[in-house]
Amino acid sequence: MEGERNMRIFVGYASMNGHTKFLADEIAAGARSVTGTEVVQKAVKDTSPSELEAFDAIIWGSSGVFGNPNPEMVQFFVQLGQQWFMRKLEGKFGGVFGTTSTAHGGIENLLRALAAPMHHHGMIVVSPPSLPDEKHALYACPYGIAATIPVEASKDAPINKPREEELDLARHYGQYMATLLKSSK
Ligand SMILES: Cc1cc2nc3c(=O)[nH]c(=O)nc-3n(C[C@H](O)[C@H](O)[C@H](O)COP(=O)(O)O)c2cc1C
Repeated sequence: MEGERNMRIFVGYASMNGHTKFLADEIAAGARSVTGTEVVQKAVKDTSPSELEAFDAIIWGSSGVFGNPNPEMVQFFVQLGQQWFMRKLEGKFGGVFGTTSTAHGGIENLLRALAAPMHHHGMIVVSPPSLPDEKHALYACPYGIAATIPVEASKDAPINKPREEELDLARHYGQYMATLLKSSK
């Protein structure tokens, strides 16, 4: 419709060696596939807090460091005091993603910790859709988009990627977020 503005989605990540960035790429691709959606994908270390204010949805993610978001992501969170105080992120849609190297190494704790600041900002945290099909059920997580990626065998080995099922779920989540956002406006 004439005069309608695009929905804007921010996908931010903190990634030590690029594992988590694979999920960011897929979520961004899924969101971009929905007409009328503008997506900005950036490392949070290159993002200024006030940039977030221009988006309708914010999806952020990081690797797990001893069960918690990695320090680069935490460093970003502590810069958001002004946005919290001025209620700049209130009512925006939010979502999270994360990676660890082991299936039971704290991924759910990581995702919940990534979502906690969103609740403080008064955001609307969008859960991944429930009831995935049989192929994807083993890799789906109710708290966000997750991938467990084994550590590379050596320093020179090519970087390990998330499984196809994990990438599918990430792409689908991006698409889901964009569709939901569009239908809510
Ligand atoms: C200091 C440190 C702590 C980590 N802690 C955990 C952990 O608690 N559980 C786990 O499964 N993996 C842990 N990992 C592995 C990373 O979470 C995993 O390799 C992740 O995919 C890295 O993603 P990135 O390259 O995007 O940073 C740790 C890695 C480092 C360097």
